[in-house]
Amino acid sequence: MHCTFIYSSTGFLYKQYASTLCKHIRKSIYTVSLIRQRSFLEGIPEYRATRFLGLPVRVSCTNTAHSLKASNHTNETQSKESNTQKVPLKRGEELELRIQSLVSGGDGISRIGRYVVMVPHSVPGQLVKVVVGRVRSSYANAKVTQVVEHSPYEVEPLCKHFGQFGCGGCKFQHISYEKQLEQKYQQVLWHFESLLTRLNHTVENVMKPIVGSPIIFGYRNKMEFSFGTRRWIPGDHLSESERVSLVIEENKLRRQEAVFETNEGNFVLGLKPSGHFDKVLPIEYCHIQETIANDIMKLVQKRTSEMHTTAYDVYSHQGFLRNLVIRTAHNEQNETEVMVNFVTSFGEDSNRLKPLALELGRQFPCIRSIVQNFTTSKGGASKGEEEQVLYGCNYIQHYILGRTLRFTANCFFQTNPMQTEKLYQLVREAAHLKMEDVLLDLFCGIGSIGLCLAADCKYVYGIDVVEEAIQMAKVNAEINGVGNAEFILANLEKSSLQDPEVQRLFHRNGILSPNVVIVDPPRGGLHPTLIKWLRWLKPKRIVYVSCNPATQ
Ligand SMILES: C[S@@+](CC[C@H](N)C(=O)[O-])C[C@H]1O[C@@H](n2cnc3c(N)ncnc32)[C@H](O)[C@@H]1O
Repeated sequence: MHCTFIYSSTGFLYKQYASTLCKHIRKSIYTVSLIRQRSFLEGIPEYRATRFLGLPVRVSCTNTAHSLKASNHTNETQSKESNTQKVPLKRGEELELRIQSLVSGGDGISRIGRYVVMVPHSVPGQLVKVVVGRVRSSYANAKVTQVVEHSPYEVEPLCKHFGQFGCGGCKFQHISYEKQLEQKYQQVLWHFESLLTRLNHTVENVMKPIVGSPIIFGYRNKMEFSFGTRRWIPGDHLSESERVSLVIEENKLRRQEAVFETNEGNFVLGLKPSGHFDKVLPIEYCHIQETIANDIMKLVQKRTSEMHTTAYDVYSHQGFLRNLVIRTAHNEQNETEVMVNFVTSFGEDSNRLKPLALELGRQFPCIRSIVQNFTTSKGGASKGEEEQVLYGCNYIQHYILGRTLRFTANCFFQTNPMQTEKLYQLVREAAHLKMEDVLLDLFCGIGSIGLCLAADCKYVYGIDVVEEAIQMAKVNAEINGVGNAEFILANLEKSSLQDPEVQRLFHRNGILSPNVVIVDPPRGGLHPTLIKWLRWLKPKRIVYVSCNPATQ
């Protein structure tokens, strides 16, 4: 039996279909075409499942981004075609390639016919010598060994931690910002082009120019650092004798370029290198966050390493300190407000971090909140099950478009505040509200968009799944004197229509049904139930804010 199976590895979106499917067809081995996995969402397909939901799965995943683009082919035909496509290279082979463009994850890509070669840390326009790594039926990974011809879009990265074997946080620092913007525009265009053509629209009339950020460093208001027991050191930062004393990683591709220490009791605070959830690169200065956040990070690095405490080990699940999250905001008086969040395991004395919190508070007067979030999670989530305030209060406030927005540690807030202001202004323009309109702000977080637009319409409903965010949205309505907004806790992934609270609101006498909808979902996009519900609701306008054009 062959089943075509649509799945997004970013998570939940299609998992429930997969699960239903698997229940029906238990006890057999199936060939599964994964036509829509995470990397495909980023432009290129990838697959890795050999077992899914406990079932043995024989995977045949061969659709390239290109083959999916050919709209006159069915998925099945594409699958057969790409199954027979000849792989034009071998692992270990050396090639010369011209880098053509970027995928959203940041890798450069080059094509051999329809076959895609993904080359991390390359720049469009470069001619590079590469050695081929992992080979799949539709694409391969390769590593640059030499740049034969430079590209005019190359720039010197500002950060010493940036690099193929360095920090996994930034992907584009070696490419000019103009080129980055052009590539991001192209990625969105790529996803919409065939749809626009089918609907007889000219791309130029529909796609507006991309809106760049006025600053590309020091813009980010939230950084999440990790404590760890395995220190990652890019190999080019080491002397030969240091190399010898360290354990060399097994992966052949990385053998020469990076090493890591696994000494007992090792204690590191920094960021994870790309593809290594278990290792931590100590960070001296992170250029994308504000200077104040770097100063705080440095002091925490110093003090925690002197404290004789332990860092969480992702394998043994032992250890106390897990993450340090630093968030900044700018209030109505344009003063900086900082929140420091220590994510820890339960177990150690709950007063353990108090002296450090006091010292931080004394040394950095702009710190308004220091909290500790306790978690038992074995995953990488930095959200706590319990929270205690170590210093000040549990929130900070950001001022935007005439509103003060208050948020706590586990609430979402957009990470580039300057761009957020522009984004919300664009949303306002697109929503084109009239005073008689009723606005539905789905995935509202702390109520940011709805509250910024509340003065333009009759009423606002906001819905989000995070209880803390909904509480904050209600507080934000109150502190801004917004009387025409209501915020509801509901899961928009499952049963927005069936939720009694949502039912109650939309069928209450005297309140009009929402006729303008804003959706701002996470990367997975809108759940099919929600799409169905929106079709039933028939609003006159939907404004879709997306962080992932593929799911949009
Ligand atoms: C990209 S944020 C947008 C937040 C807000 N619109 C803003 O601009 O700050 C996505 C929001 O979706 C919420 N969310 C994620 N999954 C959800 C679900 N299944 N149902 C409802 N809300 C969800 C998150 O809590 C988060 O606040």
